[in-house]
Amino acid sequence: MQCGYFERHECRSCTFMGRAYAEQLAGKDRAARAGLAEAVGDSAWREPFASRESQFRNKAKLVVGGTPGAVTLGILDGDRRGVDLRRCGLHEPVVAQAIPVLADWIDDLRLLPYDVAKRRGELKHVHVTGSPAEELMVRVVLRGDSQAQRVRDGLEDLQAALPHLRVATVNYLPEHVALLEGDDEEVLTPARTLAMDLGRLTLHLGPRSFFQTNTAVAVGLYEQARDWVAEQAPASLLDLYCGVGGFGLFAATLPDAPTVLGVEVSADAVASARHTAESLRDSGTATNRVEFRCGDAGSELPDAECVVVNPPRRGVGDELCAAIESSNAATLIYSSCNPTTLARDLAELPTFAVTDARLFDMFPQTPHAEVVVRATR
Ligand SMILES: C[S@@+](CC[C@H](N)C(=O)[O-])C[C@H]1O[C@@H](n2cnc3c(N)ncnc32)[C@H](O)[C@@H]1O
Repeated sequence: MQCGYFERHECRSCTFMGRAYAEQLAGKDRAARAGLAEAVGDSAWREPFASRESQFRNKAKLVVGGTPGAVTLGILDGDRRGVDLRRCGLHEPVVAQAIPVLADWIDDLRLLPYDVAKRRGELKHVHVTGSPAEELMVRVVLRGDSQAQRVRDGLEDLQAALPHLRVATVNYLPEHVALLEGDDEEVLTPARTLAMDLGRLTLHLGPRSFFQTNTAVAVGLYEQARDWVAEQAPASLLDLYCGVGGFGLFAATLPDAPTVLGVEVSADAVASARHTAESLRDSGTATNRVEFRCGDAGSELPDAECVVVNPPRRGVGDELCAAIESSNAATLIYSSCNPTTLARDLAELPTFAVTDARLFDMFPQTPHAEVVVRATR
C-alpha cells in the first residue's frame, strides 16, 4: 500500500507503510514468536490471521483543526496545527466517504475548531464508526455547550447528506487534556446503538464502548476463541475486560454453551453487552445464563471453568494473575494487543501451559497486532 500523506511526511503513524503486506505479516508473526518464546513453544503457533491491508478500520477518530469554514479532519502536527487526513486509506469505504461530508457540514455550521495551543475554540474531535451494514455512528466532541445547539440544529442536514447515519451524538470534553472523549454524551438520534452484524450475532455498540478497530479480524478472533471454548466444553466462562461482550457472547451461541459472566469497567459497554444478550435470548440464539457486570476485573474473581481475558495494553497484572493461578479455572484464553505484557503475565501463571497461539493482524501497516493464546493446566 502507498500513502501520499506518509510520503509527504504529513502523517507517519503507519510505520510499515510501503512494505509488502505478506512481509509485514510474516515479520509480526516472527516478532510475536520471539517475544513469547519463554511461554509459547513452536508447536503451539497457528497460521497468522491476515487482514485486508487497506480499508479495514471501522472507525476514524479525527482531530479537528483549521478555521471556521475551512476545517481539517485528521491529526495535529508538531506545532499543534491541524493536518487534514480525509483521504486516509485505512478506513472502511463507508467511513472514508463520510469524512469529507462531515467536513463540509462542519464548515457550513461554522463550528469553531479547538485550538490546542491557545486553549480556545469548541470543536475538538469527530469520531465516525461504520458497521458491516454500512450504517454510521457520528460523535461530535465539543468543549462545552456554546455551539451544541448548532450541531442539534444541523442534524437534519447531516442525515440528508449521510442517509445511513444511525446514531449521532455530542460528547463533551471540557478539560484541556489529551483525551479523545469526555464522560458526558448527548444522543441526538432516536437510535442509541449501532448494530454490528458479525455473522453469527449482532453486537449493539453504544457511543462510549470500546470495539475492536478491524471488524473482519475481530470476527476471526471471536470465532477462534469460540472454537477453543467448544473444544474445552466448560460449564462456565468468565469474560474479563469484556467490552461490549464479543468473546462471551460468541461463546454463548455454542450448542453446549457455558454460562457466561462478563466484567467490564465501562458502564456504557456493559449496557451494550446486556442489550446484545437480551436480543440473543429473545431470538433463542443464546439460551443459557449470560450476565454482564460493571466493575474492576481485578477486584474479585468469580469462579469459572474457563477464563477469557482481553485487557488493555498494560496487561492483567500480578494480582489478577495470582487470583487466576489460585482459582479452579481449567482453561485460560488470553487475547492481548501487547506481547510484552502478555509474556510478563504468562510468566506469572506457571500452572498454565500454552497449547495454542495465533496472531491476528488487527492493525496492518503498523508493528502492532493482537495475539491470542489458549492455556490449560
Ligand atoms: C482491549 S479492550 C477489550 C474489549 C472486548 N474484550 C472486546 O473484544 O471488544 C479492553 C477493555 O477493558 C476495559 N477495562 C479497562 N480496565 C478495566 C478494569 N480494570 N476492569 C474491567 N475492565 C477494564 C476497557 O474499558 C475495554 O473495554
